[in-house]
Amino acid sequence: MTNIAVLGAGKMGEALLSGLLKAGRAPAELMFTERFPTRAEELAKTYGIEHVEVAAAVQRADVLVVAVKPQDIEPLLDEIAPKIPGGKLVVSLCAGLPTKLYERRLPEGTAVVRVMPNTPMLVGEAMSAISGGAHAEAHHLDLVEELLSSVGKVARVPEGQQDAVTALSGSGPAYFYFLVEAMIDAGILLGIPRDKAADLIVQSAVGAAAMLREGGGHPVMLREAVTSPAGTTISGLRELEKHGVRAALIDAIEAARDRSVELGKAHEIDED
Ligand SMILES: NC(=O)C1=CN([C@@H]2O[C@H](COP(=O)(O)OP(=O)(O)OC[C@H]3O[C@@H](n4cnc5c(N)ncnc54)[C@H](OP(=O)(O)O)[C@@H]3O)[C@@H](O)[C@H]2O)C=CC1
Ligand SMILES: O=C(O)[C@@H]1CCC=N1
Repeated sequence: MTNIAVLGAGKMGEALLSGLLKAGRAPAELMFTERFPTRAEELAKTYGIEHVEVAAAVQRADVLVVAVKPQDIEPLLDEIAPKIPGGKLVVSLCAGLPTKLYERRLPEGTAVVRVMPNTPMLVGEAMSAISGGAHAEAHHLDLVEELLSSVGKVARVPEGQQDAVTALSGSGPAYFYFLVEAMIDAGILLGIPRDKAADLIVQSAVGAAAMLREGGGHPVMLREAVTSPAGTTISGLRELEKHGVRAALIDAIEAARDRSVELGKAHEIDED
């Protein structure tokens, strides 16, 4: 039995707890900390999982999953650093925060694994990228991979790629939702009722995603198959290119990567 404590049960913390339960993990193996009593009560009631104080979490859990906002990390580290026994595995879901931040603040030799998941974890379709810190051994990475595999797909990446991964798959769902929202608006402009437009677009997104994943096709080939000579699609694609949508997406993802780097820098500590 591996006891897992989620520190900060907001959107991602809840998604992980819910996903692990759906994947068959016993509620007795899971616990969480949370600042607001009403939120804690609601989660404990919904999932049948124990809400614990931080001191109890660091003592009892084998794996501590840090799921607070990067901006909230300092007070959390101040709180856990004096209480955490050696030998725990710390798993950080926080955008931008490097494993060395935890290694500097927690007892010498603490194993840290940095993870960038995404919200489709809620439906068992997360994309999570994992990277081990200086003291993370193969068995730590294997354990984190096993946990996250129950709520989606897992990739191992060098930590130096985590800021880029954060921009691509961590933030990625938001960009797809933005696109879907804009396409539904187009349906409204063309006189299709909102519910109907949403059905048409969401199923098209699901179908396109299934073809990308299961059909094994390259996106360019799949797009070409939709684009008939003198047909409708090419007229639409010309507008997308005219408006620079490709460049806008590349810029958006680069800006998200830069913000992830910035979030990490905000916690840099002087080495001297
Ligand atoms: N949302 C996303 O799509 C993704 C988020 N992430 C990362 O996951 C982390 C969590 O993000 P998200 O779930 O969206 O954020 P949320 O704000 O929804 O969740 C963070 C939770 O932590 C609580 N919290 C803050 N400090 C403490 C503390 N000291 N002790 C206990 N609980 C605390 C917050 O409480 P309160 O509400 O009181 O502040 C809140 O409930 C972030 O670091 C983010 O970078 C990673 C991938 C995707
Ligand atoms: O916007 C954010 O900072 C978080 C990290 C990746 C997705 N959401």
